[in-house]
Amino acid sequence: MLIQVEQLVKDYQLNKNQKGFFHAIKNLLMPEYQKKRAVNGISFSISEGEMVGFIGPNGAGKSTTVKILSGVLKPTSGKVIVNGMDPFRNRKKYVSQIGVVFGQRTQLWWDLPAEDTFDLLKTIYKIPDATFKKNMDMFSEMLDLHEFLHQPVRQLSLGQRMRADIAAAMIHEPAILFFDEPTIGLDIVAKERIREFIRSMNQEKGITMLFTTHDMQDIEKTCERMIVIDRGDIVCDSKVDEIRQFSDSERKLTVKFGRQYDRIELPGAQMIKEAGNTKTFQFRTNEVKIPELIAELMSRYEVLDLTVQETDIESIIKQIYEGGAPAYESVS
Ligand SMILES: Nc1ncnc2c1ncn2[C@@H]1O[C@H](COP(=O)(O)OP(=O)(O)OP(=O)(O)O)[C@@H](O)[C@H]1O
Repeated sequence: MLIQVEQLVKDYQLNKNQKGFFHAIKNLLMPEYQKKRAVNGISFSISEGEMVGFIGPNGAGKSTTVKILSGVLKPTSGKVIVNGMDPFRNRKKYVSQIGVVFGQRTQLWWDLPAEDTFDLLKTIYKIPDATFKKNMDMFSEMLDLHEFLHQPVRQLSLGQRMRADIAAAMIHEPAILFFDEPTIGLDIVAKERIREFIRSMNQEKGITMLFTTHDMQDIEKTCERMIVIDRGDIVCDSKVDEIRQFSDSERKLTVKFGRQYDRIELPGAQMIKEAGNTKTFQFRTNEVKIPELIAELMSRYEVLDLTVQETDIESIIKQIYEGGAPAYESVS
């Protein structure tokens, strides 16, 4: 395994600041802290060449995990081994083997042209001239960097800046890439371009990648596997195809009945919502066929109207976030 995480815990210390003059003095002299657990003993492993999406609602612990994996943060407890190294303890040697992109921040020098950062990285990583030129040519072509490399970074659009940031994270040819929301704030065309680039780097160069996102399209279009984290715990670790198959087979049936029924029994379907005489059922097409279900419904009850809806991957993920996790149990 290239990345191995076992029972990883990260607690943050929060200053218990209380209001008022007396408390302000007390806070200065005897600061009190409370513990905030961001990651709650998670374990997973990633093999060489895998591309894994790391998703979860706000505050789930994604960025914290990526920061630990990239050696920025020290874990409170647990074991993290990446490429045979402890990211935090072996930081100096480790950074040359990984690339990190934080969508919300940039590693480029803000007031200088982007090309100056690339020159600086060449020196820092001691990249030979030929390798540097080869990579710059490749990135310029694939990401159209030449359009704006001479402009100060602060003048770049978000999409241009992100393309330069991704190239900067890869200029030293790392074996592993960590992305924290690489498509955040980008328009659909810019997102697609970055996904395409990420995909080809994984497929052609075999770079192992883990990336966080809130955009399910990022995951569907680039990853084979996804890990869902919620409140510091992993709630799903599954192949994207399996989730897709599950969502392909799940349907919702909403029925408006002609009168009030105390009890409705529809074999193969479970009622999930009720509003007066309108009720919503959930069923799976590999367990019960739609025509049979509707025939059964019509023969038993007086029906005024009905609709059948598909469940997309986003809805399945929403169910997982909401703690139901029926998808996870069934999929796994
Ligand atoms: N430096 C910090 N000090 C204290 N608490 C923190 C710190 N950084 C993160 N946290 C807390 O840890 C929890 C996990 O945060 P984290 O940033 O890892 O979540 P996330 O999944 O990346 O969220 P988002 O999708 O909103 O970026 C949150 O409750 C957050 O408030």
